[in-house]
Amino acid sequence: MDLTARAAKLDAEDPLAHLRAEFDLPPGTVYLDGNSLGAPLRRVADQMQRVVREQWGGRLIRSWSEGWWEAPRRVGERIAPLLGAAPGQVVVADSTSVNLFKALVAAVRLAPGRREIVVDAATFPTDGYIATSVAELTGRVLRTADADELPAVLGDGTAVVLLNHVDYRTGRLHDMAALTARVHAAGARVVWDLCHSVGVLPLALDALGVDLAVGCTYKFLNGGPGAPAFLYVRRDLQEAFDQPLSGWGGHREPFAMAPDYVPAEGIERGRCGTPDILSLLALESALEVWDGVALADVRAKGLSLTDFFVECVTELLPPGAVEVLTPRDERRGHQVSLRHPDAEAVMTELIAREVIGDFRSPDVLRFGFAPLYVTHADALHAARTLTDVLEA
Ligand SMILES: Cc1ncc(COP(=O)(O)O)c(C=O)c1O
Ligand SMILES: Nc1c(O)cccc1C(=O)C[C@H](N)C(=O)O
Repeated sequence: MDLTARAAKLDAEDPLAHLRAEFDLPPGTVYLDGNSLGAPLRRVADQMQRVVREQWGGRLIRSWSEGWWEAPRRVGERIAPLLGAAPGQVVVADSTSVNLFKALVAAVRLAPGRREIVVDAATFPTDGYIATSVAELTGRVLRTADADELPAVLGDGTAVVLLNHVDYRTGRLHDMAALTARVHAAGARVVWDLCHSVGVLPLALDALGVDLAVGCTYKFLNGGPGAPAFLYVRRDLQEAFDQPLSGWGGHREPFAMAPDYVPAEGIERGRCGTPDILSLLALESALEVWDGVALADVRAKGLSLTDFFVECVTELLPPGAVEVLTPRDERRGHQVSLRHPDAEAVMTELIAREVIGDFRSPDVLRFGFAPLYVTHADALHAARTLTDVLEA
């Protein structure tokens, strides 16, 4: 069967195919950057009209007591099933960077005698920057280590280990079960950055005993540009979770306006200031698309799309034209990273031809495959366009 027929067959068999119509994508564009900014759900534009007109406009400040103030927790409960988390452990607030700061400081405070913060060497930069700052502020030492070398690095001086579940550059997926167990065996806490894995594969934070986790909602969760991030704090750690940004939003009785800070009892203590309501409610609306969607189907389709894209690239391009950086086995997220010496110019030309991926310095072409709206036909079209660009 040729590639066109294979794409058609795979798309015809896709149990998630009906979901593409829920998204507002420009016709003729192949969008392979949902791992950086997810596409808009059609329902979000309508919901935002209602929120602005009826809630903000119609109810004015009364809306704060009609569902706005509780939204960080309520939206967190919608994300929890995607994380394998029971209720009461996820709050949506601030950015991933800010939540990393809260989680790392809190983790250090949980282990007063331990001197080291460990970060995986390939981390997304913001994680490394924040960890550096946390180490300086708390008088700890920062160590970087390859995730494969963790056992040699961990010890009774390790306070916390910050790991990216999926490597943003290569798409490599780390073994959360094994690494969490290793960190715990050293008596340390783990913070997982789930930016590139939430909405990609079934997660099991509770079952694996993960301590803390953070993640973006504007990628595979399609919350919209700058949508607030989530913070997971395992229930039994919440009472001791002493996060440093003691804003009134995390206070036990924010509207008592008391002079002293007393943290809220549960996950709400992860909050800080006034929630970003418009973004939060856009995210809440976007999350409705997950109702009835099985993450196992999402995972299977993501693997199928990425496999098929690599197959197309391998068949259409001359041997050696690009190097596939993403692992070929299942230890990967839903992106394909290709190395090419002129990656930046190549991506510029692909985007000019309406195939939108992204470029990561110095030489990586990155293609994200969001299973809710990308098709195998898109993957084939992208591979053909890449072939044309490289031939030109
Ligand atoms: C792994 C990872 N962590 C963190 C971030 C960024 O977080 P923030 O929302 O604070 O910009 C990103 C993407 O920008 C990311 O890919
Ligand atoms: N958050 C982003 C932004 O505000 C602008 C451009 C890109 C982003 C991204 O999300 C980058 C992304 N985290 C990455 O994996 O490279």
